[in-house]
Amino acid sequence: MSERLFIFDTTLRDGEQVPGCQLNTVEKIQVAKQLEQLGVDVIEAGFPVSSPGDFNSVIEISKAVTWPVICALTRAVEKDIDVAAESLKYARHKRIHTGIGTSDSHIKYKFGSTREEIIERAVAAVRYAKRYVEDVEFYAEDAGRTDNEYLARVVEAVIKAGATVVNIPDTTGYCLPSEYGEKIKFLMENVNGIHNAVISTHCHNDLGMATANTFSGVMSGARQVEVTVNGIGERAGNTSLEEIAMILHCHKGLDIDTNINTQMIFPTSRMVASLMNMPVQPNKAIVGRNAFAHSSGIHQDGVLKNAGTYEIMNPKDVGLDDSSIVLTARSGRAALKYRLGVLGVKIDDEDKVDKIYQKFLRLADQKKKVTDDDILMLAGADTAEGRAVKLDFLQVTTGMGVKSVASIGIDISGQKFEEASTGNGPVDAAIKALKKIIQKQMSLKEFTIQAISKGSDDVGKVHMQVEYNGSVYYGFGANTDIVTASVEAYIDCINKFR
Ligand SMILES: CC(=O)SCCNC(=O)CCNC(=O)[C@H](O)C(C)(C)COP(=O)(O)OP(=O)(O)OC[C@H]1O[C@@H](n2cnc3c(N)ncnc32)[C@H](O)[C@@H]1OP(=O)(O)O
Ligand SMILES: CC(C)C(=O)C(=O)O
Ligand SMILES: [Mg+2]
Repeated sequence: MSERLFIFDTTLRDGEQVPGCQLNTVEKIQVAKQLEQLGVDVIEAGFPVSSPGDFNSVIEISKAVTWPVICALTRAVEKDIDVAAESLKYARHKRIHTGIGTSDSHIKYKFGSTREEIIERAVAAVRYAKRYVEDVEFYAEDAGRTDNEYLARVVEAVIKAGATVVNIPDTTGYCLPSEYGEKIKFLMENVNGIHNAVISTHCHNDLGMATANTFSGVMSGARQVEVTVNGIGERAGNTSLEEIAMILHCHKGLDIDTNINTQMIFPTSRMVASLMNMPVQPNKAIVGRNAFAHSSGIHQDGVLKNAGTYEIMNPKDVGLDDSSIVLTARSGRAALKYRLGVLGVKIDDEDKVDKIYQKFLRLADQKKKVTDDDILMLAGADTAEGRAVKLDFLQVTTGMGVKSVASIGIDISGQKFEEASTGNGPVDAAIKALKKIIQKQMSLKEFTIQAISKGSDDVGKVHMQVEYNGSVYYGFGANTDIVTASVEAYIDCINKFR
């Protein structure tokens, strides 16, 4: 049977310590409910003594969620513990998380104290918290830089005092993965009664090693990990929840399970990013915009042949619809053909594909990212030759205080037709003139005009949807003259009628 790893989420506590990430109570409840659906085991809801707002949030979160343990953080100070206990009164499952700094630096500079006195304060805090709740977690702040022999004494003492979980934080993100793993191993092997408590990791990312350190701790026997959504947290952040969850999901051979519903990862990430005004970096593992985007030709060709060539996880497993193929100057024909296919343009003739590809490369060298509209325009320009209906000429008179009038010339399979019409604007006049030539029961369903680079000399891009004979046809036109672009889009639809 696989082993269970408990996920302790501290997005609402360590994550919320980030400047600019503060949430109001309503927003915290929204995140807490989402975390419950995601399947976290523990929600660290706040530091209740710190402000009336945080106290109130812990109360409201306790009322709002059912399954996860609600945890409140304190210093090794009686008043903090009293307030934390009060804030947890509505929680179905409650935990007080108390602790004190144990590194020589903290003992000397923060507390002006001694190692022996710190052990006494640690034990007293755990005992005091036990008066209120059964489930007491102890943190040895800056354990990452605490001497292992001394740390083992602290851990043994707090477990004896009743701690159910002991947290070994690498508060400053200093440890190497091997060092942190050895620290946990040392405790597992040298603390009497270690199996009476769960050992927890809490790693910071100051040197970019938070996830590696957490994983190393788990390999050495830690069975709770303290993590945040998107890895947010004090300074460079905490270990990200999604990274640990997906490491264990991908490496099934480790035989360690979590309760995380991985398909909720992406929506949760986006919710937290938006509520906390903290955008996710594009290359962030699992949840970054580019985490499932393939942009170079060799990768794209491989992924299109078999996703497993470059994807170690299924994007659906983290709640994304699919991976994406992004067209850039480094893309090849396979990706271009694929994208055109997705957009409904099927081209089997390889010479034609090659022609579009050469144009695509010229455009891609000028633009960082080639959009769907761009490639539709390139494909449209290329296939215009073979169309039955073509625009020969268009003349429009329009302005303020005059009626718009349009004259149009259409070539239908070599035969020329001309018509004119008035309208309530130049596009209306031109399309009415066109309809006099193409006498079919067709109606415009969707019409959008867009500028590409927003200058007044820009190319206008027109998308249209025209209904004919029970079907809707998609058409596209691009021209510096938006009336011409509109007529071209309409004709594009007509050429697709079946
Ligand atoms: C590593 C972490 O992330 S720990 C959590 C960090 N989060 C926070 O600090 C947010 C909440 N904090 C606060 O709202 C405030 O700092 C409070 C309410 C806790 C304390 O406020 P103040 O009483 O004004 O104290 P202040 O913040 O200036 O200093 C902290 C005091 O707590 C002491 N302290 C710090 N950690 C601990 C601890 N774990 N146990 C006991 N005392 C502690 C410090 O030594 C200092 O005491 P001193 O004033 O006697 O020197
Ligand atoms: C309060 C503790 C757990 C902490 O956040 C840290 O040490 O980083
Ligand atoms: Mg922390």
